[in-house]
This record gives sequence, C-alpha cells and structure tokens, in this order.
Amino acid sequence: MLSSATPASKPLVSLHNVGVRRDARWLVRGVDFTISRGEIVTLIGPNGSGKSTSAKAAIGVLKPDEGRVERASGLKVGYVPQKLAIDWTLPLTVRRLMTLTGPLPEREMMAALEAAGMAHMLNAEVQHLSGGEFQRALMARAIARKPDLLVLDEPVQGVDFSGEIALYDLIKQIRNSTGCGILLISHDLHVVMAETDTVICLNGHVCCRGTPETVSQSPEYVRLFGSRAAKTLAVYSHHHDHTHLPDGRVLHSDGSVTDHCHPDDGHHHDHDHSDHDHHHHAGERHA
Ligand SMILES: Nc1ncnc2c1ncn2[C@@H]1O[C@H](COP(=O)(O)OP(=O)(O)OP(=O)(O)O)[C@@H](O)[C@H]1O
Repeated sequence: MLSSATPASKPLVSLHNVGVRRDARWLVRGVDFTISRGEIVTLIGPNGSGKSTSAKAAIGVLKPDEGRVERASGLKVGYVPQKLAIDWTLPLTVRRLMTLTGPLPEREMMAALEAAGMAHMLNAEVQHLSGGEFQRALMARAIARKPDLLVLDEPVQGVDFSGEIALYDLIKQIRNSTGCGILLISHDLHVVMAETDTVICLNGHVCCRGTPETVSQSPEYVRLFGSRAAKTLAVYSHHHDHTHLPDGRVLHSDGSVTDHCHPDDGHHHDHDHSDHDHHHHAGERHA
C-alpha cells in the first residue's frame, strides 16, 4: 500500500499521449487518462482497439513508444489478465493458485478468499470451477497482496448475467472497503458497471470519454433487466464521428477518408453523452 502521506488527490497512474508501436504499426496512440484512489475507470472499445495494450502500458508491463506514464511511487498493482498461462493438465487447487507466484501468509490468503466469497473452495480443483468462481479466485489472488490499483481485464467474460452482477458487486465492495483504484476492461461496448466514474472508449486512440448515464433514469432498462441489474449496470451511450475501415483508413462523418486518425486531427470530441445516438460500426454488441 502507498503511505498515507501520498496526497489523496494525486492520481495513482496517469497516461499522457501514450502510443505503443509494434511491427511498424501503432497499436494505440494519443491515449490519455488517469486513475485515482477510489476511482473506477472502465475501458471499452471493439476487439483489437487497444484496451489491454493501454492497461498494460498503465501498469508498466509494456513500455510506451511515445508519450509518458506516471505512477505513484511504491504503487502496488493487482492484475487479473484476460488469459492465464496455466498448464491445465496438472491438478491445481485454489490454495495453490493463490501462492503460485509468491508466498502469502495463511491469514491474508484466507481473508482475500473470504472477501471474494471463495473461502469454502480452498481445496477445490481450479479446473472444475465455474466461470464465475474462477474469476473470483483470480480476484482473491489479486486482492490478497492489498494493491493500490486493481486492474481487471474482462472480469465477467464467460460469466452469466446474474454472475456478472455478483462480480460487479464484489468489485464495488473491494473498492469501498480498500479504497483502491480500479481499472476495468469491459467486454461490452454499451453496458458498464454503474459505479464507473469514467468510461474511456478506445479505437486505437481515445474516441470519447465520459460518465455512464445512471440507469435509474432509464425505465426501459429497469423493466428489461430488473431493478437489481439497474443498480449495478449502466448504459454508456455515445456517438462516434468517424468509422475505422477494415483496411485501417478512417471514414469521417463528412464523407472524407484519411489514412490516420489522431485526437489532434479535429475529428474527435469530448462530450457528455447525454443525448447522442449510438454509432458503432465494428465489433458491436448490444445489451
Ligand atoms: N505484442 C504485440 N505485437 C504486435 N501486435 C500486437 C501485440 N499485442 C497486441 N497486438 C495487436 O494490437 C491490437 C490491440 O490489441 P489489444 O489486445 O490491446 O486489444 P483489445 O482492445 O484488448 O482487444 P480484445 O477486446 O480483443 O481483447 C490488436 O490488433 C493486436 O493484434
């Protein structure tokens, strides 16, 4: 944990105009965002839009080729990746999963499993866990070391709708009880955790950003999914003024086509998302 001398207002992580380039291609460019203590930031965007790349740059797993990343000194990060390199042919218990990459006092391990609702599955085989249980085990593993920043790459992947709500409840609980910052990567373009403070929509760059609308304002959503869901999930409605073509070029709303798209080129805007239509063209999923 960071010392209490760390000013609460200072971001845990800030990205300034970050670009990552591989094989002569910019995977992401012009990425700017900050995460502060107690804040939940959600990255959304189509497949391949650079969500994981931006998250990895934020936590220092990946070095940016341009721009800069500032991290609070002594920052402890808990990272739950999208994929885990586990040899599934070998038996592995939840207990062993918790200590795979380093020792952990029994008491802290049990406290983390309890917080994640997984204490009763200590001796279960990881291979036999359901999607939701597996995510909880990974989350327990991440929170056991008391991170200042928790990064969750698609935490509800492969989890059914009620499991998704339960996991978001758990994430909220973790944030409320520890005050850590949370960076979430969402698998859904339009529905985000209601507690999200800032949604960042990526498409190789930051397309737009804002707060999610509170679903309590949307009776249709409440009717559709029930009030329990509405408390946990929010619709992030937004508008893009350009489309990324399959060949990488960019079609703008005025009909012009350019090779590149960069936040400085005058085709992007920040707005409050309150009254815009959805205009997604790639990798779109609807709630
Ligand atoms: N090490 C690498 N070398 C070359 N290309 C890479 C590398 N890592 C990622 N990419 C490419 O960068 C792009 C962005 O990948 P990234 O995983 O950040 O996207 P994402 O938004 O998280 O996608 P998804 O929703 O599919 O998980 C993709 O086109 C991917 O193929």
